[in-house]
Amino acid sequence: MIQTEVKELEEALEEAIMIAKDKNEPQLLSYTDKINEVNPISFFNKAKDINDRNRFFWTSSTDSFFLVGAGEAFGLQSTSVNRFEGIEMQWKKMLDKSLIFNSFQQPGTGPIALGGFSFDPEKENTELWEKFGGSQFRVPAYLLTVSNGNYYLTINVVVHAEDHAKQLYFELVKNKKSLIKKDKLWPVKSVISKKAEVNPDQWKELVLKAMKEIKKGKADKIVLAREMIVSFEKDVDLSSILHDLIETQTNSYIFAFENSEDCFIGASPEQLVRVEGNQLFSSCLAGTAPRGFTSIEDRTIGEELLTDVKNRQEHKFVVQMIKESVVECCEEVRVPNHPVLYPLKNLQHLYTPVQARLKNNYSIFDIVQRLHPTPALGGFPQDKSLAFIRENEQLDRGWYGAPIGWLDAYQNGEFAVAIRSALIKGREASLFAGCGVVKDSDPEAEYQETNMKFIPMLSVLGG
Ligand SMILES: C=C(O[C@@H]1C=C(C(=O)O)C=C[C@H]1O)C(=O)O
Ligand SMILES: [Mg+2]
Repeated sequence: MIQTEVKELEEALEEAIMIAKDKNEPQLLSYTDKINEVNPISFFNKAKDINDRNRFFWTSSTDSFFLVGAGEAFGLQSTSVNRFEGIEMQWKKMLDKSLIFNSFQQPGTGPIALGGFSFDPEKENTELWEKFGGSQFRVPAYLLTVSNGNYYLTINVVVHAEDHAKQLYFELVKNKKSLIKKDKLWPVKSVISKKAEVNPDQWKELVLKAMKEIKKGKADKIVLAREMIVSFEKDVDLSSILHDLIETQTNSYIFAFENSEDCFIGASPEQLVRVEGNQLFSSCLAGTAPRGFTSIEDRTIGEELLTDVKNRQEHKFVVQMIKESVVECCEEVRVPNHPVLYPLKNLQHLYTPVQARLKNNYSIFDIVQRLHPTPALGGFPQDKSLAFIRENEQLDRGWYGAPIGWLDAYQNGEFAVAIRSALIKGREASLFAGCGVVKDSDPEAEYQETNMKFIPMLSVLGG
């Protein structure tokens, strides 16, 4: 139940304890307050002192919206056949039973679920991704929301019948103070001691094999990814990596999902879906070229990309599939007829935005379920390309290429496609990059394209 009245935290805790006693079961309380300005990276950095290592970071740098989560008040994981439905059911059940004090009701405040999915739950899991399941969301114990220049702190806590309101209050306030206290940040550069591409020649042969499948008419597009493993001289400082990603990777979602010693982190330009009330946004991003060194060269490369037959093919399949999927749950679907350029620091893409009005009774998960994986990360048709990837790709994609994001209690949320990313495990990291193979592909050119896609992560990791 959501309440908009203004109550002091201590009173809210007392009320939650009463309910816990009445119902004889633990009660989730969510309490949101406005706070003074705080640096999101500083908050993220401080969070390592107060909780187990399970932080979350999210920013869509285009509208300086930040979410930073610390700790876990409630965890959601689905083992059902339909993991999207499974998570959504758990989320709704949790919300129904929660006591929520949020007089602001701004998107991204109050109880929110932060998390993501693996690319393909049917592909065998390896040790690499052992800490990340097929679906995992968490309601953070402490959440910083930065939106339209306003700062909010939400505390989510499971209260038990035998808890003492004052004692709990002191503990929560102590943690809150420590989290929002200004932290001196000294960006620490990581130093790479070793760098290895995993079987690049074998990967080029796989591109050739995919092209043969396509020429035989078995599929139109198959996206193939590969891995690079880097080792570091000392442990990587995640706050510094986030800081550098924000500084260097404009037009991108900067995200991190930490599971004890492992952290999945990246700077993805690809929006899967955003829902704000009943407004829906999605994006088709596929087709790639480098940036030019001079503005003239840059413009020439961009113009070539816009008319390049092979890249337009890659792009077309994505637009077609996203449009068809969105139409099922939306009205007033608007999709331009031609892509435009989407410039990034190291490369540029073909981009077509999608806008629509979500029909009643559909949620963000209905869209995620229909879209994932789009032909930008799977291929076209979906079943054929996925089967090829599952059988032939030598890599455990884990959460790479899959939806990562958040949703709140008010029908808002956003998911990015987790590309340009790395899984950092202590002094080692796996980087991932893929590309869309179509009938006119060239294995060497696709290899070079994936090299470009490693650069955003590699450069902030010290490579
Ligand atoms: C698969 C990746 O990117 C995707 C593939 C692209 C392409 O092949 O042109 C472009 C953008 C993304 O849709 C990746 O970055 O790993
Ligand atoms: Mg491509």
